[in-house]
Amino acid sequence: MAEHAGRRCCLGWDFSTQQVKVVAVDAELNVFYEDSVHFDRDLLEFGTQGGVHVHEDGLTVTSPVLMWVQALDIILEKMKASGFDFSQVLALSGAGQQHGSVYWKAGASQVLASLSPDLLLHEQLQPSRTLLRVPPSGISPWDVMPPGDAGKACFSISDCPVWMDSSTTAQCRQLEATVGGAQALSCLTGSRAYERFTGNQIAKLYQQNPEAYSHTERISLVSSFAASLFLGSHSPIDYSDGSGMNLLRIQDKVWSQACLGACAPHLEEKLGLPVPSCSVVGAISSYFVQRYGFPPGCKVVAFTGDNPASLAGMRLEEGDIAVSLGTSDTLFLWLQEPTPTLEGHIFCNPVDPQHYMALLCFKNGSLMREKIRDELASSSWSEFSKALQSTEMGNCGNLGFYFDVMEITPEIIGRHRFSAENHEVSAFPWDVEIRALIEGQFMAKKIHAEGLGYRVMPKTKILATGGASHNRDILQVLADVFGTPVYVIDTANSACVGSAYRAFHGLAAGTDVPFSEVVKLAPNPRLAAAPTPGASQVYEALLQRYAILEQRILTQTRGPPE
Ligand SMILES: Nc1ncnc2c1ncn2[C@@H]1O[C@H](COP(=O)(O)OP(=O)(O)O)[C@@H](O)[C@H]1O
Ligand SMILES: O=C(CO)[C@@H](O)[C@H](O)COP(=O)(O)O
Repeated sequence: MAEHAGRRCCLGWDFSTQQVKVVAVDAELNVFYEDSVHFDRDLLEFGTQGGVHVHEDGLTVTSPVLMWVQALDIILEKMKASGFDFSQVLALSGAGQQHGSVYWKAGASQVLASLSPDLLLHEQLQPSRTLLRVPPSGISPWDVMPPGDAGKACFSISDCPVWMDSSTTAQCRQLEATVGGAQALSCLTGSRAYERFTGNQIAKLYQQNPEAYSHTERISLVSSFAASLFLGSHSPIDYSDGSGMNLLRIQDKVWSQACLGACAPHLEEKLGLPVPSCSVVGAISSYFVQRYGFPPGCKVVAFTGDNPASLAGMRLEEGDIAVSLGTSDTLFLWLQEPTPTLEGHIFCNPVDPQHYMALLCFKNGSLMREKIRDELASSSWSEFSKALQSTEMGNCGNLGFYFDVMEITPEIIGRHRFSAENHEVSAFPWDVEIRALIEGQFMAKKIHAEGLGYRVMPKTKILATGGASHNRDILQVLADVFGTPVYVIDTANSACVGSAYRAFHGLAAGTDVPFSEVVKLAPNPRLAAAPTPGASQVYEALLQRYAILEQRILTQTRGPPE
């Protein structure tokens, strides 16, 4: 019998950009099972790169909805094959990459409610498409779907817009104009209009493909879509992930009628009512009971965004700062009161309904680091690390900006390098380039966090997570630039762990137990890097120069500020 048999537990899922991951956490809050399915490697037939398809316009970015369903099938079958005892699962919750949206076609709810345990999920949700596993080269599997079979599908569109999409500028301007400008929208929904935010994506779909929109019975976020699979019915959107849509009034937590009206007709009925993030949204569907042996009473706690789930997983406290180094880099903080501005986002807090979280998102995160690693460090993280070890803090004054795709914070594209004398140069030696990339990424985070009002205090700690938090040399630069110790938790999958913690919280929430009480026995974060003596002096001057140069590039690319 496998060692993970017979332990009462909660499951935490994460449907992130590049993979689906799961952890099992026992009643003592120990993680005893972890698994993942990587889209590019394990689901080759979908032909994604970094989990997505970038379209010809360079702005539209989508992921196939069936890839996510198939990844869930694979991971559940792997768990079953390993002897995982599903009968011990008390509750589950999960996370999804934020902002992405799934369009359920009319009739989908009947299919979800009557799934046969003899078949895999993907075979039932889009039956016609599974006939072709490996398409002939150059042909998308969707292009060869027999037209008559389209009616059996559960989804109005097979390729879902995801957070990397930046094709909705027109819809953003339209939404801001409707509610009285960018700041007014931010005060209402926590953010000015952002291209990836779901309301703007829905508006684009409605304008460009009204037929698909009208055939849609329900619109889910990636998080509530994944919850729906487990529930066997449409799951509501939770307040925290719902804050990433430019549609939810973050103070009173209801949809803004003005924003809904600006995006598309009949939208409220397609979204359903949003719910508090710690809600139990139902019991697991009979499909999972019969096929995998989950207990019929296993509770499904509302799924949320991957960053909110990470906040829960790292047990972030007020004053701490979280830095997630996943596909995207994000930085987030716990907030008592919302302070919406024109940069960054305010989301409803996923573990305390009275509070909020602030978030900054940087699109050029791990994929940019991977590109420079492949160009200059023989595709090896250990070679990449050698460059960080062999160069000095402050990089002898050399500074760089590396944005191969249009950055979100701030809106800059391209690679820009500056010598110590502020002269733009076309190249750096390989090791200087690598340090310039990492120092630049973390200086941007500090400068923009300070723009949100964040200040490093003597007891501030940074909690790091995401794939790149495995790299101690990267974390050392983070500690040095911020002048703050960096801590990690045992797994870099904090969104999964946070989801399992939230499932335990959901089980206890009937008794109004605070989240902090439920997770008080969880292992404490470990120190991963402490600032090098003298780091603050080195970076003080460099941070000022970085901010001035960033402004210079912005002015060159979009003209002087109004
Ligand atoms: N040792 C390492 N050093 C730097 N980056 C790493 C290392 N190991 C993994 N990564 C990065 O982690 C990224 C994946 O992070 P992850 O948090 O799992 O992403 P997501 O949750 O968005 O799918 C990869 O794209 C890879 O670049
Ligand atoms: O757009 C955002 C946050 O606003 C991204 O952080 C997505 O939530 C994707 O997350 P990862 O897959 O990179 O963790």
